[in-house]
Amino acid sequence: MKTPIELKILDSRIGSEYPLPEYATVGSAGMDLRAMIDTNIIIEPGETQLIPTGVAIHVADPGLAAVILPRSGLGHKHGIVLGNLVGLIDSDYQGPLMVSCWNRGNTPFSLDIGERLAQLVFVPVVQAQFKLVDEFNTSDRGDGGFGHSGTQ
Ligand SMILES: O=c1ccn([C@H]2C[C@H](O)[C@@H](COP(=O)(O)OP(=O)(O)OP(=O)(O)O)O2)c(=O)[nH]1
Ligand SMILES: [Mg+2]
Repeated sequence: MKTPIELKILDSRIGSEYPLPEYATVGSAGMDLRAMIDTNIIIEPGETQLIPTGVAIHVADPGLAAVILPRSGLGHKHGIVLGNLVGLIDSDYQGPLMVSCWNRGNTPFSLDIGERLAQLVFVPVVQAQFKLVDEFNTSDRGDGGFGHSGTQ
């Protein structure tokens, strides 16, 4: 049973020339987002461009969020990842879904109109409320961190 999420089409090419974001297979975790740009563009090595996806979503439920993640093929083969590493879409955000597209590679990348450049994953969220304490109940780890347990 899929969770209904409100979506607004901001670019009329979505839903006509290009499909709405969709799961490619029954087991897909992410829906690919498309570059709804006016012309094909080149993203130079080291450059970051904010790319519209042509849609807005309203997650609405504070117990959910969406994250924008890179596509592994683009990231691994072409160095096309996200300028913010991961995009977090708040449940109360209603603006256009944008992808910060970073060419961390060494060669110019041609981004074509309608190209699938990142993916959208819905995730559960727990909102915490801090409870102030003077001391924690001691755990096995204590304050050890940042590699203190070694690598083997
Ligand atoms: O890759 C992204 C990341 C964020 N957003 C939108 C949705 C998100 O809810 C909003 C704010 O993102 P975030 O909280 O990560 O950015 P901020 O720099 O803290 O901005 P703000 O002060 O608006 O919260 O921007 C995107 O469209 N794409
Ligand atoms: Mg914020």
